[in-house]
Amino acid sequence: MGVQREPREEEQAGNTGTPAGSGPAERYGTAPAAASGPRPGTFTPGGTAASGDPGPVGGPDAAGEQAGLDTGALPVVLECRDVSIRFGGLVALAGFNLTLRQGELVGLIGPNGAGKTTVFNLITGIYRPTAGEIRLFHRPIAGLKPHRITQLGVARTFQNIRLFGNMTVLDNVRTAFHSRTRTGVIPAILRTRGFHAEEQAVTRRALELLETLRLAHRAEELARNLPYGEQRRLEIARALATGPRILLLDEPAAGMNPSESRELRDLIEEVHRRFGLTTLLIEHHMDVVMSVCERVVVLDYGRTIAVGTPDEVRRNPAVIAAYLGEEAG
Ligand SMILES: Nc1ncnc2c1ncn2[C@@H]1O[C@H](COP(=O)(O)OP(=O)(O)OP(=O)(O)O)[C@@H](O)[C@H]1O
Repeated sequence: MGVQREPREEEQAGNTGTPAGSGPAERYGTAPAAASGPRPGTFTPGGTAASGDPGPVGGPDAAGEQAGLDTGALPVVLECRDVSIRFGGLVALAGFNLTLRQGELVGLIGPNGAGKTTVFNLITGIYRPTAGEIRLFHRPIAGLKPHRITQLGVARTFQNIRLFGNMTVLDNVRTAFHSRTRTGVIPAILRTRGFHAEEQAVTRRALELLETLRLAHRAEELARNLPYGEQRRLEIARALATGPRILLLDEPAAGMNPSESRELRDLIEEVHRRFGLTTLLIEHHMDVVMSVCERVVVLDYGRTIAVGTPDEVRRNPAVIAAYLGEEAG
């Protein structure tokens, strides 16, 4: 069961009522540094290093350049410039560059421990970079608390599902909406007319979101009683309730069977389009990433080893080697 305990303030990605699991420091505090040697993954290469066609995507240098250089015309919404973070002796992310333009749906992949969730924790202000800069809508986020970053329009889901298990599905979404409603404590206590009108609007919009996420029929059930796949969809509903412009999805298909992950893939595309989002997707299910993302960034041991279209990345020897634990070429 992925339902977690009540939230802790320091790791709420904003005042979203985001239920917290064990905090990043707690989760990773005793985690070993990325293991050396072969690491199994679920990546299925579309070619092999021996095919002699590495595609247009180069090694780390070329990848870093491509990640940073984006000549598209749409406005830039997120930039990571030479971002690094270390934990003691472990460099979890090194010189990470990423430019996301409005409306892009970009995949972030890599073997276990590559640094993917660390990127999300940096963008949402849970971690501070050791070096480099992150800009949201051209504004540096250095020093901003996670709830401010949520208010700027960034929402995320978590690898380990974070829901209020003892609350109904509807209330889980309603609490997330409250991060952007304006009624203060006094009207809530006095139950003013304004408070009631706002509550009704929140309920209506929460139900609409549940409809979109195909969860309306579950509205009155306790979140903890939902099957795993539906809990993941509920997390996305909660993220959308904060009114994001940028959505960070951390392994939304984890634990899903093939038909559930196909359904989720369609849902991600629909939500991305319908809400006019810019989406960054971490996912180990390669069929999901490769079919919905226009561009894929590949990390390994904290370094960007490739950036390109799904086809380019699939054929890239460095990527194949990272997943198979082999030497490139
Ligand atoms: N707070 C922390 N303290 C110590 N080490 C950390 C911390 N956060 C992340 N790490 C380490 O940084 C590395 C990258 O971790 P991260 O969770 O970003 O990997 P990931 O690519 O998301 O992996 P997975 O696919 O397994 O979720 C790992 O070695 C991890 O143990």
